Amino acid sequence: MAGTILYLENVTVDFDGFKAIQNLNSYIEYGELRFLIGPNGAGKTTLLDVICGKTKLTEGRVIFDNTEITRKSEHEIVKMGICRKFQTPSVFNNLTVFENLELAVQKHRGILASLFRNLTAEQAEKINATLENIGLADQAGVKAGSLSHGQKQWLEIGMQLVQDPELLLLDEPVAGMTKKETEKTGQLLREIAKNRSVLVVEHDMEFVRNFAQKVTVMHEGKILCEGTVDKVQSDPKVIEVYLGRGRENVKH
Ligand SMILES: Nc1ncnc2c1ncn2[C@@H]1O[C@H](COP(=O)(O)OP(=O)(O)OP(=O)(O)O)[C@@H](O)[C@H]1O
Repeated sequence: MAGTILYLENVTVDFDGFKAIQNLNSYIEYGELRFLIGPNGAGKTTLLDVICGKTKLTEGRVIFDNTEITRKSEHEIVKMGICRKFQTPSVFNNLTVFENLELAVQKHRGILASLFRNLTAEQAEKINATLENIGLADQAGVKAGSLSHGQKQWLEIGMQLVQDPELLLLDEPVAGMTKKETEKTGQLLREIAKNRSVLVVEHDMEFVRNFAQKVTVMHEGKILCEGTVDKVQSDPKVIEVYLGRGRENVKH
């Protein structure tokens, strides 16, 4: 499907007089893998909070899949197809990889109700396809607690994928990962973005360089620059506030 899936228009968030985001405009396409970067405090997390309905706008509007979601609740927004994976893994360590996905696919049920209810053929198929995608098919019966940090992150991405999001929001997915895990995560995100849109907040510039199609750079609540990796890397303002003087914020 071609076209714009997410419209962020004139987005402004005011926390008691402090503008964490100011008149921000940005558009994400169907099937796009977008990276959002910027120094600490730039407003990246606040922007994800706005998209998933956790933080309400002071001004502006958000349109997702042709519907305005500015005033919708978090719950309604999830149901419409926006899922978010936070930085810290929140898988159930005492359940197996399969059981974690089983819970996620039946997201509106409680743990016990989910585990004692048979999956539909479609749900089972979705879980098995996801296990292949996230590279954990051989670990399906393993307790999530015994997975490596990287595998836990992939499981958690899988827990979002079985909910069939149109737009997946990820907060620093490769933080703490080995080089090999980081590479595998990049390939996974590329694969996911073949059918969905993905917005990734990231500080790891090598990862951004290797996998970004388009990058949005934020600074002090505004967009500093937006475009290809080459464009943002050579932008003097970006070099000044992020890649240059703000080096302490960037993992190389
Ligand atoms: N609930 C809140 N109330 C008041 N100020 C807030 C609130 N949430 C965030 N802020 C402020 O808004 C600014 C943007 O914060 P935000 O967490 O969005 O930045 P960020 O780009 O995600 O930074 P980091 O890379 O450190 O996570 C910061 O100055 C922060 O202190």
